[in-house]
Amino acid sequence: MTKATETSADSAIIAQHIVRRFGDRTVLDDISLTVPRGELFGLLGPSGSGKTTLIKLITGIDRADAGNIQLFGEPMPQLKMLQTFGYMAQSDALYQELTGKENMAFYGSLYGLKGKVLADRMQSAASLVNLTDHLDKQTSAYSGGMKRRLSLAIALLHEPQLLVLDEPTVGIDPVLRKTIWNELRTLTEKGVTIIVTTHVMDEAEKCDRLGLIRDGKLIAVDTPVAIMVQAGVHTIEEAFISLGSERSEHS
Ligand SMILES: Nc1ncnc2c1ncn2[C@@H]1O[C@H](COP(=O)(O)OP(=O)(O)OP(=O)(O)O)[C@@H](O)[C@H]1O
Repeated sequence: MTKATETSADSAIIAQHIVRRFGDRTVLDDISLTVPRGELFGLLGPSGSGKTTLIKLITGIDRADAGNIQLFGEPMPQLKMLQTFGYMAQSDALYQELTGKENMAFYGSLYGLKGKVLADRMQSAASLVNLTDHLDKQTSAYSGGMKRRLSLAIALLHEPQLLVLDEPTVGIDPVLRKTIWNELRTLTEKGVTIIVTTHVMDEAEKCDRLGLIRDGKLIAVDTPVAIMVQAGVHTIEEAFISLGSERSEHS
């Protein structure tokens, strides 16, 4: 890819030579990645490999020690870019003493939503995650999966151009998980870019492209099929093991 293309606002995310260290430990080591608009991009890697750290840098929640990141052509971090993405963190940031509806209304108001627009968005987001009948319950009475679904609904409220989902389907049953993945696909068809971290291999296969991350390095970035072909295997799980061990042998 040429330099001219890499500075284009057609890309949702451009990360160049990102390094993040904590103390003397290099958690992200020279990561470069371009995600075009409307792509469903999956970050796959074992626990502690640096997935959350990378998405925190992409959203400007954290700052890299070296390298640069652009979101929709804008250098990050930047406060005004908060409006462009919805972020569903790994741990749910919900007010336990409020109801589901009150949590949604609170976060919606932070995005400047009010009145009928807010009410309509709350209704459609709640319906998407199958929570409509539980909105008047206090969040402390929700199950883990319900809390995840409420967090997802909140991330969607302001109809962001980019959705960043850190392990969105943990604790969610297979039927609802399928519904959510179908909806993520519908969103990308409308031009929304989605970056999702997952440990679930069959979810990884549903992504347009995957970034395999291991020990802070991107060991492969391609479509799931191309990654399996490259590794000469039939599953993403095998590809991950095979490509990861090739790397260890050569490092
Ligand atoms: N603020 C921090 N201070 C020190 N170390 C950190 C900090 N944040 C992350 N780390 C370390 O960086 C490494 C990568 O963490 P990260 O949360 O990015 O991994 P992950 O791939 O998202 O893991 P998981 O799948 O378990 O969420 C871990 O070893 C973690 O302990």
